[in-house]
Amino acid sequence: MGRLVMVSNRVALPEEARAGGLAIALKASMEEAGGLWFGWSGKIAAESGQMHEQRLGNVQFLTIDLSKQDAGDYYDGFANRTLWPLLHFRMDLVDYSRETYAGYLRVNALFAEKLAPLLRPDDVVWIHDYHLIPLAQLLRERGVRCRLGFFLHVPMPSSDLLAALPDHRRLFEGLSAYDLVGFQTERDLERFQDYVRLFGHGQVIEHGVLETALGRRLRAGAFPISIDTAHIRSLAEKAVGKASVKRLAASLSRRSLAIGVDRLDYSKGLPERFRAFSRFLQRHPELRGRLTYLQIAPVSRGDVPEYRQLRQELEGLAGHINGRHADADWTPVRYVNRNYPHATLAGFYRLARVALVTPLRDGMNLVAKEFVAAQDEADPGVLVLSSFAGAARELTHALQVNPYDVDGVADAIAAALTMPLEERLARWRVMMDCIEKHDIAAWRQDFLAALRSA
Ligand SMILES: O=P(O)(O)OC[C@H]1O[C@H](O[C@H]2O[C@H](CO)[C@@H](O)[C@H](O)[C@H]2O)[C@H](O)[C@@H](O)[C@@H]1O
Ligand SMILES: O=c1ccn([C@@H]2O[C@H](COP(=O)(O)OP(=O)(O)O)[C@@H](O)[C@H]2O)c(=O)[nH]1
Repeated sequence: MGRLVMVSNRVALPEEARAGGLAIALKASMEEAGGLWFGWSGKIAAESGQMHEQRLGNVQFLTIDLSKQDAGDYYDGFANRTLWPLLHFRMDLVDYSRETYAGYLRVNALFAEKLAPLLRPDDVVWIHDYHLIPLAQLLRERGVRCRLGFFLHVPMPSSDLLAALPDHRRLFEGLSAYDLVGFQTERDLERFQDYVRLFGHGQVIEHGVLETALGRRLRAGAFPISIDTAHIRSLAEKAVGKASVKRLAASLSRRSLAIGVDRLDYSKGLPERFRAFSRFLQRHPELRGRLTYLQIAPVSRGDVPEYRQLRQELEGLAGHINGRHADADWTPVRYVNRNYPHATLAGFYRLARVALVTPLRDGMNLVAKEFVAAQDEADPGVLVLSSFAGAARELTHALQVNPYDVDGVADAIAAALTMPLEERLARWRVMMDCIEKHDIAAWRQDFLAALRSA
C-alpha cells in the first residue's frame, strides 16, 4: 500500500499546542497510519520557501516558512477574511480583494512546487480544507498522477452564497482535479452537488458521482470527522486526580459547572451564548447561584480585525453580566483566554454538568464529541448543542437549540441543569454509542478506503 501524505495549512508539529480541531484530528490519524505531513511551518521569514524537516515515530513533518506578505495575503487575507466568512454563511463579513486572492494562489503554487517532486506514484495524497482548494490542479499541472483526495472541514454553504464570490468558478472548479472530495455532512454534500449543477456546468451522475464540465469524473461523499473516543475517555478518568481539575472543583463550592470551549471565533456564537446565559439568570431566578459558567476561549487569528473586535466585545459582555448578576461570593461567568491541553480539558468536561456548544455555524465541532466522551457513565452531564453544528447530525440526543434564540438557549440551560439522572443517562448512552463506533480511526479508514477505490 502507498504512503499516506497529508497536506494542510496547519501542521501539529511535535512542540505545537494550539487549539483547533483539524490539527488535533489529523495528529491522531497520522500517529496511527504514519507517513508524511506537509504544510506551513506557522513561521514568518524574510522570504517564503525555506523547508524544515522533523520526524516523530513513523511521521515525517515537512513544513515551509512564509514571508509576511504571503502569510498576510493567503492566511489572514483570502483564507480567513474571504473564504472563512463566506463558508460560514457570513456574507456581511466577507472582504474580497484581488491582491489577497493572488497571494492565496501564490502560496498554493509554492506548496505545489515544493511537494510535487517529493511524491511517488503510489502515494495517496490527502489535502485538507479551504486554504488549499486549488492545490490538486496545481499538482496535476506539475505532472502528479497519484490519487488526490480533499476534505472540507468547514460547511459548504448554498450556491447562491458561493456565487457572490468574484471569480468563484475558477476557485471551486479546482475541486474537479481531485479523485474524491469529502464533506462533514450529507447536507454539505447536497449543497456542493447543487453548485456543480447550477454554476459548475457539471452533472451529478448519481448521488456522490459527479462529472465536471471537462468530462472528468470524481466522487464526493460525507465523512463526518470524529475524535479518539477511547483516549479522551481515559484522559478524563485519569484527570480526576489532576491538581488543576481538583482546584476547579474546589473553587465551585458545590455549585454546578457549565462549560464552553471554543477558539475565539465569531462562528462559535459566543456573544449570543453570553447573552443567553444572562437571560437564563433573569428567566430562572430559582436557579440563580446554582450554576457557574466557565468559558475557555483561546485567542485565534489575532491579526484579523474581526477577531480583535470580537475579543473586545466579549470582554465587555463578561464584565457586564458579572456586574449585573454576581454576588460577593459568586461570579457567574469565568472567561479565560488560555489554551488548555486535552489532559486538563478532559477533566474539566467531566466535572461539568452542562456543556454549551452553540456555534452559529460549524463544520463539525469536536468539542461536542469530546464532552460526551469524557462523561462519567454513572452521572453524565448534558450537552446543549446548536443545530447548526455538523455534530448535530450525529448527536441527535443532545438538547438541540437554535443559537439565535436567546430565550430558547436560556431555557435549555435550565432544562440541562435540572434534568433527572434517568434522562441524562438515556441521552448520553445513545451519543456515546455513536462516537464509540464512529471514532477518528473509522473516519480516516472510511475516507482512505473511498479514495483508494475512487
Ligand atoms: O488553524 P487555525 O486558523 O488556528 O484554525 C483552527 C482550525 O479551525 C477550523 O476547524 C474546522 O475543523 C474541525 C475538524 O474537522 C471542525 O470540527 C470544525 O468545525 C472546523 O471549524 C478550520 O477548518 C481548520 O482548518 C483550522 O485548522
Ligand atoms: O484550550 C483549548 C481549546 C480547544 N482545544 C481543542 O481545539 C479543538 C477545537 O476543535 P473544534 O472542532 O471544536 O473547532 P475548531 O477550533 O476546529 O473550529 C478541540 O479538539 C478542543 O479540545 C484545546 O485543545 N485547548
